[in-house]
Amino acid sequence: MSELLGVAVLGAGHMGADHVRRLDRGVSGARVAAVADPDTARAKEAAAGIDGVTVHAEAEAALDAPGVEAVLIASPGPAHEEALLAAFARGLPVLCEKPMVPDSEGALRVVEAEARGGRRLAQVGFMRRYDAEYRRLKRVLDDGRLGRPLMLHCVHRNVSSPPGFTSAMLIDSSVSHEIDAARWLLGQELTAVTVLRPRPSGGAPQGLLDPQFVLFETDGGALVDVEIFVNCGFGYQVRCEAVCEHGSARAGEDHGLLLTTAGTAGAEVPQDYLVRFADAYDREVQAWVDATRQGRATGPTAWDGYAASAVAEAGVRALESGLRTPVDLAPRPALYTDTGR
Ligand SMILES: NC(=O)C1=CN([C@@H]2O[C@H](COP(=O)(O)OP(=O)(O)OC[C@H]3O[C@@H](n4cnc5c(N)ncnc54)[C@H](O)[C@@H]3O)[C@@H](O)[C@H]2O)C=CC1
Ligand SMILES: O=C1[C@@H](O)[C@H](O)[C@@H](O)[C@H](O)[C@H]1O
Repeated sequence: MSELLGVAVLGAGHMGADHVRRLDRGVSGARVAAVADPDTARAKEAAAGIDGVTVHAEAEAALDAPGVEAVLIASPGPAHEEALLAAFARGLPVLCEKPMVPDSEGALRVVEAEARGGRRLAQVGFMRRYDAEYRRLKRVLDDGRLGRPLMLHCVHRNVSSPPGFTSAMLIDSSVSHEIDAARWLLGQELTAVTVLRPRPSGGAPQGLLDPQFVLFETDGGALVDVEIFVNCGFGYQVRCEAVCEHGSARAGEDHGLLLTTAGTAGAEVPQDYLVRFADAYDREVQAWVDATRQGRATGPTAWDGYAASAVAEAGVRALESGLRTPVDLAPRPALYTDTGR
């Protein structure tokens, strides 16, 4: 391995360009060796000013470029399976943005391919696990001082959804974060989903079922509810309150700077995830770089990526049918028995 881990970044859109900047200037121990995007103008713009980087239209050409030792996948979800399998075939470690693979069959093929190789190569980009407040919440739940968790109440609001965002994506793109966070915080599997929806907001694009109210049951007898509202118009808000037998703990309470002016006082509300979770993305990518340079893997596994997709898929079926829908999980390969959850 070189002194600086040479990374190929696939996809140079919102997340990809941000990760290129982070690898180049935000974390230590890595350099951007290649950037790929079918929109080569975007790839060139993201790579501008970086020494020794090559730019490609095809993802596989970037994987084979000089100096590439690891891959960060930030292309749209449907492109992830092909990229992950191509990286595994070359023995390259991967950090893959969520959802790992949106459909559970494809996600399972990725799990099986990694398990066949006998060692972990993939980390999935569920960055909430690296957010300071979520980590404190996890520690409080794990040390047992609050007793057994009974319920998680979660709120996930975006100012607006990008073009082409569908009603299913509220669950398989947005709520996928709460699915992973709930599995991780509780150390339990989600076993059934019910989705209710109020009359859509007037602020939502025509035909989009926004907001939605998603209720999960777990194999440990807990309940997890999620308000997902992706066109709320007023701020990026992500909260999670755990209610336990002896107390509650809440993460994400907008306790930033308090501004007082013209007779009113108020807190600033971030407008998007790149601001709210900036520190979490930094810690996530640093953890991946450090582990990869030490020849190991860390963080959310391909199994966690698969489980999130299987739960989300049940959620999308529940949205369509209006019915409580059980989650069907495949047997977990031995490679993932120690999940670190
Ligand atoms: N962790 C988080 O909080 C967030 C994660 N994401 C995830 O990041 C990924 C990318 O999302 P955005 O950057 O918002 O999308 P985007 O649409 O801004 O950018 C995607 C880019 O990938 C390129 N692309 C398309 N097919 C490709 C391929 N086969 N190989 C390489 N590049 C390809 C597109 O031309 C585009 O430039 C998605 O998986 C999304 O779910 C997105 C937002 C936040
Ligand atoms: O991952 C993300 C987006 O893809 C998704 O569309 C948003 O709803 C989330 O807040 C963001 O973190």
